[in-house]
Amino acid sequence: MFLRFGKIFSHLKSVEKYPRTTWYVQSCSSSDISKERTKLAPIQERRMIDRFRLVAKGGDGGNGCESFRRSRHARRGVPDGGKGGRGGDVILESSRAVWDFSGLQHHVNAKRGGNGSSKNMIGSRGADKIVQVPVGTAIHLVQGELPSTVEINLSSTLDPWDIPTSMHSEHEPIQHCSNNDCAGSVSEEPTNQCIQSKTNEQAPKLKNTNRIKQGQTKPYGVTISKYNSGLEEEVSFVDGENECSSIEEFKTETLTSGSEDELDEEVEMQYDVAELTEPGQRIIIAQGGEGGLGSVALVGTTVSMGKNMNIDSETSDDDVTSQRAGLPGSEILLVLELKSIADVGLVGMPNAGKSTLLGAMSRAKPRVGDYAFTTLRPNLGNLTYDDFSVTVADIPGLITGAHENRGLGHAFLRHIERTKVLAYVLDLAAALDGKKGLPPWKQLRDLITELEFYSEGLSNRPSLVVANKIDEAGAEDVFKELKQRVHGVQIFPVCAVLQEGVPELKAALKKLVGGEESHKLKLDAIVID
Ligand SMILES: Nc1nc2c(ncn2[C@@H]2O[C@H](COP(=O)(O)OP(=O)(O)OP(=O)(O)O)[C@@H](O)[C@H]2O)c(=O)[nH]1
Repeated sequence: MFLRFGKIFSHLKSVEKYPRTTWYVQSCSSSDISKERTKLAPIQERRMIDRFRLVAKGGDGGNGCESFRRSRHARRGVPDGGKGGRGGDVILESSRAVWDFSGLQHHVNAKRGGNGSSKNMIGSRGADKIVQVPVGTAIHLVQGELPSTVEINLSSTLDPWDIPTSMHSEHEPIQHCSNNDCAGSVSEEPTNQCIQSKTNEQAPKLKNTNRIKQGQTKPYGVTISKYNSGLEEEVSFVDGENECSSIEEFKTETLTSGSEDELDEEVEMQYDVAELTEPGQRIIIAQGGEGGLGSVALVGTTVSMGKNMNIDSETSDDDVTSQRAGLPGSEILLVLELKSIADVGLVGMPNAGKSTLLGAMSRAKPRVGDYAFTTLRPNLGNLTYDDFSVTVADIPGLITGAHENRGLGHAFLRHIERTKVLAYVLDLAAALDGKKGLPPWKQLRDLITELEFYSEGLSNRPSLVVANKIDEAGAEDVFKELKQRVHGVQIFPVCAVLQEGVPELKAALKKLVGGEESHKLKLDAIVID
């Protein structure tokens, strides 16, 4: 009884002793949480990483086991050493759960296979490493074997209506993961497509892109073997002035050399070797090495100490040791690039009202501000019709010289590549009341020029013009002049803030996306003084 009282008393004392501390801790932790909450910027404010350099290495194969079971009847021993396990693969999987590459690591290695053991036990298979990437990821190959591309569709050559739905061609059936091949951490979902890698020889020939010509050496970059010829020679690594002696040196130089912007120092690479355009698609980018042979498989070869019964004098100990060692996993250096997939791309100068318009047309809640470059990443919204749904992407504002990396640069122009329809959002009031902006027809000319500078033919897709801010004083007259100066496409007067003209615009977008209409905007259809 006395003891119990003593315990309670001492407990009370301890509570009394630290009452303030306890309260302090509580209040401190809650304020910390609120501080942290405020510190966490909304997703739109965070810098989007839509280009990423990745070095992937498949797991090495496990070593085979040298083991002999001796018995009264087999004094020299019967081989019973198992084979080493296969190394794990590095797999890219497209997922809607990730928006950009900010969660990725530059180096990804799959696990090594387990060593074989006696009693003919095969080593365990190394676990695969699955890297989740956003839907719309394009893969460019810098060094290594081509990842498992089966169909190569360069975005620049894509028909705008023909957004690739799968990466496999009719000629090449997809090899789905079998239990043996894709064990480890890979979940066996029936919808997931797992496509095996191909060797250089099997790879289809690549076309040149208009940005980098094949075989062209850039001042900063790496020249790798010509893929078209399938030859592996002529490899040199150039990093600025210095020539790097190995790919490792090049990789460490490039990976440690600061920001993602430096990726713009274009390296010689194979563009768009594969694209992940649907959620759940998988591609093996680095394969695990095969396990080494165990003594069971090595019967007939010389083994050390003359333990084997059949001695073949031609096979040396070194050969056997090398056969027993697991093979290294393949290694690859890639550049991943994100290209949003949307039916409609809203293109316009900063502050034209693209985000406001997206919010007016859909349930999206993009950030709106009366300053340029409020939008730092493409926002997606969904327009729902009775029988139809259209995805709209609000692309960050473009300015003159964007293709030369001015403003937010050309980083976002690539997001336009995969849109079917372009909606040019113009600010009718940009040059009114002494504002320093451009009149809408000049905005239009500059926008088309930027798109074409970035990639020829980028503006050559069904388009319409949104003449925004019609509510502003004097905007009606500007709109009339715009209609006289721009021909060949529909022009919609809209007040995005008040949602005026939005239903008509939505109906027109539906027709363009559905293919009922296909007006295209040409540079020579714009009259400028
Ligand atoms: N008067 C008027 N103002 C508008 C209209 N639409 C947008 N604005 C204003 O224009 C400013 C810019 O709007 P945003 O939607 O952020 O423009 P944005 O094109 O997305 O801008 P960036 O993010 O820089 O590309 C905001 O202050 C909006 O309130 C409109 O129809 N009428």
